[in-house]
Amino acid sequence: MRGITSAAAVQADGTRVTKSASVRVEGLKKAIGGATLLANVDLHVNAGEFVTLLGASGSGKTSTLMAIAGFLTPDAGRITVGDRDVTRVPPGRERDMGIVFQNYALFPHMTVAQNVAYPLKVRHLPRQQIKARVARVLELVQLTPLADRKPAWLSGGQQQRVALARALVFEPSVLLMDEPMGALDVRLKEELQWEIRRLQREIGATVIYVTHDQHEAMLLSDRVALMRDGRIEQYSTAQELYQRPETLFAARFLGDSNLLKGRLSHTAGPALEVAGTHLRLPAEQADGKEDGALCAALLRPEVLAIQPAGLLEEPSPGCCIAGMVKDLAFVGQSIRYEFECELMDGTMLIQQVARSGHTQLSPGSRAVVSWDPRDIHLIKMDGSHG
Ligand SMILES: Nc1ncnc2c1ncn2[C@@H]1O[C@H](COP(=O)(O)OP(=O)(O)OP(=O)(O)O)[C@@H](O)[C@H]1O
Repeated sequence: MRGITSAAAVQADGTRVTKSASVRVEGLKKAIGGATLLANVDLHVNAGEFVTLLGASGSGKTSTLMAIAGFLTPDAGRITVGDRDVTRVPPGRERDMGIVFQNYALFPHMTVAQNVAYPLKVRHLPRQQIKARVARVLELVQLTPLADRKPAWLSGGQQQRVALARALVFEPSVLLMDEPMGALDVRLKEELQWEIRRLQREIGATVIYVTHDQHEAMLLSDRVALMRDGRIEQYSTAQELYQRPETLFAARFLGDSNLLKGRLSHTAGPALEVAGTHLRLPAEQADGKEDGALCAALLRPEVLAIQPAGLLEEPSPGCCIAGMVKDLAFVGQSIRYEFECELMDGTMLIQQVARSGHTQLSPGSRAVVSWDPRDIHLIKMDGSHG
């Protein structure tokens, strides 16, 4: 369903649950008083795609979502859904978007079924059609047995599923979700994450989802838009964002990052000169970058191997560093080491290894950290990258 303007997810019985549409955001800007909410946001979401806006608090995720929903009028820019320009369309029916917020906003005096039926009632659908659609959507979110309960008698996760059903029932072309799991405990959150993932794949809805939780973003999304200061820093699959971040900010935002900064040298094969040590680079990483360019080599913890000093059979020049274990911690199934490099002004490398079959090192042990140069990702730094 990807790459097309709109698509319909059809049930086995021939009825449609939702019709997905693409969303295009171009040059979105918004300032209130002296504060810049949106500096310049560009985003294209394909029909049926699950896109997450990920970022720290205040980076502009909610503002972007509210502008798409129509609750925030942009100072500049354009929002298109399918081939409709909706920039100035008021929020609500004409906008044709389902919205799920962190606080479920259910009507406390209505039952689950009545809550879900509400958007259809205000659209004056015939009673029989309302009944059928509510039944189908409740089945989809696995709430049929609780149809007659009031929200006060539901768990947080169940309430959020009601909110989800209510947003889906009128078959919106786009589903917007703002931190819908924010108020749930970890176990419920995990459960609902898998459910939202299953549901979205099943019905083929276009989803734009806001979270500051990187694990949630990675689990759910086809693509992630990493936001920073009212702009999108990088827009790619979660895997690309993790393995090939374009900036130091992106590298640091997702997961643990070991960043070794130095200057590029092509003199004796491509290498990064870091405090007098030449780290070997794969040719394709160095290609197109000039000699002396300031770069950072990103090594994720899981690509590093750590061994007691002297054990490494053939220390490979340019892809290992000697030093000392500063600290270690047990983190469930793995051990996390902090390693102080000998040659690099105290640069600390973090390494995480599976516990089983690993010789345990202790703080103060001399050790060697090594890697395969192909696992290096090189980031070119300029003035704006700290
Ligand atoms: N009504 C407003 N008036 C002035 N500034 C605002 C207003 N709403 C938001 N801001 C500011 O705009 C910036 C972006 O806010 P926004 O809520 O979009 O960020 P966010 O990434 O969703 O953050 P959070 O994760 O905390 O919800 C923040 O610096 C915020 O303080």
